[in-house]
Amino acid sequence: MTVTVTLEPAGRCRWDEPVRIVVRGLAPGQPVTLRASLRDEKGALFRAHARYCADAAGLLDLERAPALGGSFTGLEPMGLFWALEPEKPLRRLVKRDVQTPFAVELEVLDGHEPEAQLLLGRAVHERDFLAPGVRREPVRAGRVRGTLFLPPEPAPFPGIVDISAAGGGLLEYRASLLAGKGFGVMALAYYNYEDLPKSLRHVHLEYFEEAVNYLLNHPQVKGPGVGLLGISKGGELCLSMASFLKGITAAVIINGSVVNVWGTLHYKDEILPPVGFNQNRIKMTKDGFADIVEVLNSPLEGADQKSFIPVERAECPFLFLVGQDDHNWKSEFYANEASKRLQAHGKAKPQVICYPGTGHYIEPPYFPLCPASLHTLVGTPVIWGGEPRAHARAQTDAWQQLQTFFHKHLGGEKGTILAKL
Ligand SMILES: CCCCCCCCCCCCCCCCCC(=O)SCCNC(=O)CCNC(=O)[C@H](O)C(C)(C)COP(=O)(O)OP(=O)(O)OC[C@H]1O[C@@H](n2cnc3c(N)ncnc32)[C@H](O)[C@@H]1OP(=O)(O)O
Repeated sequence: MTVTVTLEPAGRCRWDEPVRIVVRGLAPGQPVTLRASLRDEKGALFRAHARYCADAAGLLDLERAPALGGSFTGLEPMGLFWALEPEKPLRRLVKRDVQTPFAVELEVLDGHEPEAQLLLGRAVHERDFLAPGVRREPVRAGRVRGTLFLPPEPAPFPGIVDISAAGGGLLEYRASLLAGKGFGVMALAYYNYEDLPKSLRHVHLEYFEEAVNYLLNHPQVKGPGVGLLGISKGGELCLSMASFLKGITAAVIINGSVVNVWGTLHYKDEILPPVGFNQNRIKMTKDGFADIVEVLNSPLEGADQKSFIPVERAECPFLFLVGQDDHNWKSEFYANEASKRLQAHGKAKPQVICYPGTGHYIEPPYFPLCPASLHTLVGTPVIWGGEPRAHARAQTDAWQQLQTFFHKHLGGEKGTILAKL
């Protein structure tokens, strides 16, 4: 009997949606190894594998069969995706062109031996980043540089500004996936992109104010305010935007800092100096990567208090999503200090969700954990923290939490599929 690999739902699906992998036509109890592989747009190879045994009917259903070893163990229907590892170390899986899918090759190999296995069957599964009908509009309005994703639902829809980590350029994949949930989402570039500033040495919030106003004035975006979604430096910028700017209705901060880091922040006649740091607090791991989690000074002491972002001026609710094993900086400490500052000024207690074993890059579901990669500001590879399985769980939960938060505070049709854990 021929071995077949089928995916349910069949055909192309969104990267953030679960898929059921079923292998049929095996011998009863047959030991097999499943292998997943994909190449990013620069040709970097990412692979995962796991060992299984078919059931008495020669069927292998990853929603029912535990992995016996390999890249992961246990009942993990999506393990072959979130456990992908780069062939070359220090590569993070990112989608640069959201208009094309990632093609994931799934192979079924006979036996559990690590090599020279007979190929029994294979399938190529496409996972894309644009739901049917989602429109992608480059934004070149005034100084604003970004890309707006508009859902297929009838307008108007709530607007969200999505700001990624330091690194420059423009990563659109989170915004494109979120637009599939009924939001108009603008991925916003803010440095080292086209004619934007080349560095973060001086950040002027007026640029972000122009971006918020652009989105608010878009004919298909409904007010009275927009949501903000930011990760890492992007999360820190969202906190500053919510503190200084008008028109912000909700803000989700993923591993952001409540202190101004690296460059000087300017808004009208105010400035926030960058918090100090001490390179001597950089630790080196046994693999030779930098651990910078202790390098920044505390914003609660001395002159560094001037770098604390005045979140008490914000008028919007906050959701903080925190990786408790974040090694870029102390995200849990920052979320707790922001919460204390808000409450000390009579503001609502923000929602803070902390995820154990979770590192810095809390991405949409099923992105594999990146243990270490180049930190453009530090100029050397750093560890980001996290343990793959816990990090994967956190990504799936965080993705639902932020959608629920935005639907609650911004409105919009529930277009989300509740991804199973
Ligand atoms: C010991 C010395 C100490 C000095 C002083 C230290 C002071 C420390 C004080 C500050 C500490 C705290 C700072 C906190 C900063 C704010 C918080 C954050 O945002 S934290 C978040 C910080 N986040 C970051 O720093 C993000 C780092 N940036 C990236 O990961 C990439 O820019 C990208 C993947 C986002 C897009 O890449 P794209 O724009 O297309 O760029 P290109 O294709 O043109 O490649 C250029 C280079 O980028 C890389 N690289 C490229 N692709 C990948 C990849 N898939 N996967 C991995 N890496 C990748 C690769 O190296 C490549 O060079 P090469 O190998 O080609 O020679």
